[in-house]
Amino acid sequence: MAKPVSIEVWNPRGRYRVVSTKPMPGTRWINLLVQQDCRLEICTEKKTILSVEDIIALMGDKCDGVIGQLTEDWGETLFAALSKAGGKAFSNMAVGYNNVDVNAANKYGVAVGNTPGVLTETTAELAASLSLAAARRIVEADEFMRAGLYDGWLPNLFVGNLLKGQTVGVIGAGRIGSAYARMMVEGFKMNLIYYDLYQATRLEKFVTAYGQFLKANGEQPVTWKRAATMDEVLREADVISLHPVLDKTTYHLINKESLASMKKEAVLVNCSRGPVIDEVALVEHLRRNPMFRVGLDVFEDEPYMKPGLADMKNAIVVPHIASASKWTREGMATLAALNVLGKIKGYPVWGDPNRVEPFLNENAPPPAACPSIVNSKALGLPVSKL
Ligand SMILES: NC(=O)c1ccc[n+]([C@@H]2O[C@H](COP(=O)([O-])OP(=O)(O)OC[C@H]3O[C@@H](n4cnc5c(N)ncnc54)[C@H](O)[C@@H]3O)[C@@H](O)[C@H]2O)c1
Ligand SMILES: O=C(O)[C@H](O)CO
Repeated sequence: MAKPVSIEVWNPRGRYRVVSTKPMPGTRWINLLVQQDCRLEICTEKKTILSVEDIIALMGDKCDGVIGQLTEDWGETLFAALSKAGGKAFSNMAVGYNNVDVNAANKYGVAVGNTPGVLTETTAELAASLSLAAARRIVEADEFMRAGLYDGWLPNLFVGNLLKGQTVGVIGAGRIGSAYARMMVEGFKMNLIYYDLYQATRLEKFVTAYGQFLKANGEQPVTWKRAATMDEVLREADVISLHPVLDKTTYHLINKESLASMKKEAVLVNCSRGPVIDEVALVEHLRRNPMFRVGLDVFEDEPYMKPGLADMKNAIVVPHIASASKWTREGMATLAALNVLGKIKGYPVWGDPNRVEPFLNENAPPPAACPSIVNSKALGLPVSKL
């Protein structure tokens, strides 16, 4: 489209012009912007992924801030255009911001927001769901039932993997990786092995305490290990879930060689970003190892899948829905809107972007701060004392 034709406008007389490239769940984010004198324009164009040209047309000559999506290419061109339109802030409605060139934003003095914390448990729950679905072959079995193929119980029908007492491996034990690890350890009494650049002290303490609790109750205690290399996790774990950020160090972290070092019957889950896995190598590995299973929420060339992936019975594929619970998506919209609003109003940056609950309380006004600005240090933004 040359110029978006379909736009919903809220508070036409508002002083600050804020653009959202997509309609987002809930109404709180809209109300918060409108109450603070923003004219909000929401692009309601039917096209799923907006191009750089589409967004430039949306921003127009005067735009104070933009709420955008992880599918958009926020690089030099868009930040130059936003800055020219007088804009001070952009926020992704996502925690991941690998679609954003933060250096370009710094160059134009534009604050870049993201939405951590509110999606941690929801995303970890989907990773846990995919782990279970893959281990117990739930999708294959469902398809079999619907195809009318079930003609009675059989000892060998859809035999999968037991999780209890097995080892769960986590690559990237940050917010989501740690939440996932706790679910698998506590829920299924799995032992933990993890790899991260940093020590996950709270996670280690949790597993230690849970192990002691189990022991005191006469059960086999769970254990944890921080692996010195990612390879150690790949070799030892029965279920491996990927939760790192996507950057140069994690691109194709899982490739032909790393897949070969995993157990033949392992389960691999990816709810981080598609390019963390070399998907062509994965398809080949799935083909050669029918008992190896994957659960994928994200894809290397999203929204596309590499040839052959859709035909693999040992792959479960869902369309990037890991954060898709109502509470989380409404919360993400709120945090993204407050990042943009806070910068427009000159508010300081919230001290701890992992502790965003005060912004999500629907019964109280949010703190006068930007919940999470990833380039706050580079821009020298003040930190809230609240
Ligand atoms: N599928 C989805 O819908 C969905 C939802 C939320 C987040 N995500 C993705 O998950 C990512 C993680 O989110 P988070 O909130 O847990 O972030 P986080 O920053 O808390 O955790 C990321 C962890 O990865 C680690 N890491 C970085 N480089 C690494 C490397 N080379 N090897 C091993 N570990 C490394 C970091 O040290 C950190 O602990 C996001 O960046 C986003 O891309 C996807
Ligand atoms: O990074 C993110 O937040 C996800 O991919 C969407 O929730």
